[in-house]
Amino acid sequence: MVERAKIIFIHGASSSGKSTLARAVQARLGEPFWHVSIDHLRDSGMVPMERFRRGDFSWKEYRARFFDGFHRSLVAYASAGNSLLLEHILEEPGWVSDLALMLEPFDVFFVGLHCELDELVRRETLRADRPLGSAADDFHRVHEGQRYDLELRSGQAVEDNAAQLISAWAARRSPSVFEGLAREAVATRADQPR
Ligand SMILES: Nc1ncnc2c1ncn2[C@@H]1O[C@H](COP(=O)(O)OP(=O)(O)OP(=O)(O)O)[C@@H](O)[C@H]1O
Repeated sequence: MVERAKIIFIHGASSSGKSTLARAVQARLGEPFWHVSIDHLRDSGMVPMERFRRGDFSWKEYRARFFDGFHRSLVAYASAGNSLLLEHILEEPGWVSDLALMLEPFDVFFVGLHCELDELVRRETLRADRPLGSAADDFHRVHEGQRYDLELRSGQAVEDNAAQLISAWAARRSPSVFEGLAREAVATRADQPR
């Protein structure tokens, strides 16, 4: 029988330190988790970024199907019994309930990673590999109305946050935030006129 996949989902603004935290957690966990991130797809050359930047193709036309495919790929990995360390930004209001429904069969632990705006801007300016302003755009909406199983502050040392995340995850309880969101999404969709 395939083991029920575990998913640790780290959510926070661009430059909040999701990748850094995911790497630290992955290095400490007592079992293998696949670190899944849009960054890896973009940086590996899967997406022809340069051609989108040049304007050969319009990202607006391809964006929805790209993210829809990414979300479905999470289900594919998890269905095969893989545990995932997912870092992602919920850019559209509907994505959280879509994901809660899609990931309903799995054990999802949802982590909010907070970072002060001036620190986000400082990091974004220093790294110089993200469009300036992405972090500030995210800051103003990324955690709005969001509930989490655990909230962390990126101003703390990465190793401390990783240790805190792993011990909170080990002590996680049902119902998780994602279980609650899936139930709410089912109820909301049942109420909608057909
Ligand atoms: N706790 C921290 N203190 C100081 N700098 C940090 C911390 N965490 C991450 N950084 C730095 O901030 C920058 C962004 O970090 P990281 O790539 O982990 O963020 P991210 O949330 O994954 O960003 P994105 O969503 O844009 O890919 C990097 O240069 C990283 O070294």
